[in-house]
Amino acid sequence: MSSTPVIDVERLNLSYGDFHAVKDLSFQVARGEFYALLGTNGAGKTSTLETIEGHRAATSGRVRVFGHDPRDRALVRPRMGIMLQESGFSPDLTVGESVRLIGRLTHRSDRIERVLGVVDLAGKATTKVSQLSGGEKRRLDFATAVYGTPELVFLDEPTTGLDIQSRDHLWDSVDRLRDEGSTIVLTTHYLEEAQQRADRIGLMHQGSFHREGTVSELTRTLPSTIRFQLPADALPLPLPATREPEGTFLIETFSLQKDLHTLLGWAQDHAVDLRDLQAGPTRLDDVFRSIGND
Ligand SMILES: Nc1ncnc2c1ncn2[C@@H]1O[C@H](COP(=O)(O)OP(=O)(O)OP(=O)(O)O)[C@@H](O)[C@H]1O
Repeated sequence: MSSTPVIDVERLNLSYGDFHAVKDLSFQVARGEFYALLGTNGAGKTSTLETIEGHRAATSGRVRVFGHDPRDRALVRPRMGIMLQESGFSPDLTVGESVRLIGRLTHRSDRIERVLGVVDLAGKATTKVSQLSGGEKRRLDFATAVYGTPELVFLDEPTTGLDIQSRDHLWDSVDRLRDEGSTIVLTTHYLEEAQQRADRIGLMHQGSFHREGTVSELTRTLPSTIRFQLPADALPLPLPATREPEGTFLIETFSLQKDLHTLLGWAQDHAVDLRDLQAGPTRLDDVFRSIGND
């Protein structure tokens, strides 16, 4: 295993005319890592990724992919699979022809039948792209990430428009890519998907990182929560709680296990029914909501 990062971004700046979209951004992604680049709308994620993918020149700063300038496409492109928000396959091609085209464009080799199987379109090889459903088109887009098991895979909003079975199937396939050693870079607005899978997260806001780190590093500065409903005649609670507008009680805590134990013990001793009880770690959503508050 090489210690050279797969992606190395150093003080990247991107401007559109007078507008400074990405400001002095630095980060690295190690081989085999699952990195999620997340952020608010207009934060600069797409601009950053386009630069890493070799589609856009940096205004200043240095970007290296596998140790090379990503604009050196012959060296870098065959090693990366990019699932865009829309791949733009020609509607007149069949699914099989589209997958074959990926091979020609990327100069990677694979078996068409294998790729069709991975994206669950084996029965649609002779169907025209124009006749696919939205979810099936998205699965065909995913073939660009899977074909030839690239060393580096970009997934841009990969599960948009997919039903739950297709989502699970896609994430299983991503797990297999990881087992093969692929490095994954994900952008998504489905924060739970990133929270469950990413080794590290870069959370962008207005062109810079608001936070960067593992999920627990990002969430540890915010409390976990316990929510529940109480009968009208309930005794005073054993812990400080606030009342949310819809009547739910909320306990915010940095000692989730201990406080949950106290609350459940109290409910048991006094035969109190804690309705709709929910307890959980801080979610990335909460970190997002805190942007601009600190
Ligand atoms: N070609 C362009 N010309 C001028 N401004 C642009 C151009 N492309 C992007 N921008 C601006 O740069 C900023 C960053 O855009 P970018 O698309 O990188 O954000 P993003 O994080 O991907 O946003 P979203 O989550 O909304 O897709 C935005 O304010 C956007 O309006």
